[in-house]
Amino acid sequence: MSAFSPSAPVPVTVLTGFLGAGKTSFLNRLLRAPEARDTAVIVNEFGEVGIDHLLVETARDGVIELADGCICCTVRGDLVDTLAELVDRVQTGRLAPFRRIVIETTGLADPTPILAMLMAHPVLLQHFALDGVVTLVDAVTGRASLAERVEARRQVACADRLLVTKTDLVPDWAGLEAELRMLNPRAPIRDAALSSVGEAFGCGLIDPETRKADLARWMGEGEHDHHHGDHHHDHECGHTHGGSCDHPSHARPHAHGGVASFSLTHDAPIASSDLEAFLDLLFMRQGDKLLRMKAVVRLREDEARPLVLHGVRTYLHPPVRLPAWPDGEPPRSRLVLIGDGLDERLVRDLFAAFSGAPRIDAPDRAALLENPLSLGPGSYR
Ligand SMILES: Nc1nc2c(ncn2[C@@H]2O[C@H](COP(=O)(O)OP(=O)(O)OP(=O)(O)O)[C@@H](O)[C@H]2O)c(=O)[nH]1
Repeated sequence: MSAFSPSAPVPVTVLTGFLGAGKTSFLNRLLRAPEARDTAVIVNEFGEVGIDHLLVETARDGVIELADGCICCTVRGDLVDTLAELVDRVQTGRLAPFRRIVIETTGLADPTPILAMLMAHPVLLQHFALDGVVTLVDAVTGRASLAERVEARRQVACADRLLVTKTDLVPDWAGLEAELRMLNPRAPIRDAALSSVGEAFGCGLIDPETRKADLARWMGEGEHDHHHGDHHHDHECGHTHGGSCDHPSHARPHAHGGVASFSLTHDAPIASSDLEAFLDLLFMRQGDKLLRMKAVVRLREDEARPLVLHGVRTYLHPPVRLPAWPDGEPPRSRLVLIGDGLDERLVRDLFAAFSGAPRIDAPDRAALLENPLSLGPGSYR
């Protein structure tokens, strides 16, 4: 890595925002612009089985996926390696030289340890310069996330630019704007739909000296010392996560704080009416715990064109059809659910009942349609 010496450090933007805020959509839109041509992208996903690679429109050169895990804790080491790899790819001619880097974090990431690393790592400092933190906030579910999740508040607090997404769904977002202003009086707040590459990436959003002082304050702040779950481990940055943080010594299920993810898969096609009934019951029974759902579904009515579902809390975005199954991907339904305190067994049984493979001792589809509460604590344990 030390042999790579561009004349000026390459600006690095950290793109963050709570689960489902619209980070990938925003990035995809901006990357289509001609002025984004020389942008390298590093993405990090939280979820047991990554399905984002199925959902991104086209694989691009210069997009590097970090291993599943929390970018703000154990995957930080991977981030250093990945930045080094980018340099190596340029040096060996496998990647065209790039003018800026965007790091898309998971929706649960606390950006401050990433910033601290980018501003203090002796080798990285030779090649890269932190350009700023761009935080997306969802106009539909953002206020609920801010009220409930410390991760969402921290993402807003350390932003250099706040971009509000989904304003087409919520044209009056004055209430959200006021809340954002309270959490972060300094960052400009804009409508994400109106933002261009030049306003978001590589445009010198921060003053490094002010940022150093801010960072020291954020890293020491009480909200950062959150404790969740049954076990805790301390990170260099002084914060604590519970559960298993995808650290090699912490086996799955993957958890970040009290948040955990799991996935469901099913090979046979699923009738759309069954999918609908499953989702209705999922939202009814577990909606208060659900933070995010992503799914690619093999529908009985049109098996060749996978149905893509995005749920953010209990808001289900309009489903989208892909023209075909991506190359090399078996036509198999895959759902990833992320939630805080989700009853995994109940969700699995619900899904099994509606995908035609109920457990022998669990209520089937007909029983559930007759009595949606027939599945749950006490009914099958
Ligand atoms: N109507 C509308 N939908 C949006 C907008 N931005 C994103 N979405 C939808 O919101 C859902 C989630 O968007 P993503 O881009 O996957 O969100 P994300 O932040 O990358 O999600 P995670 O990586 O899971 O945290 C998708 O269904 C998008 O189509 C927007 O501005 N308007």
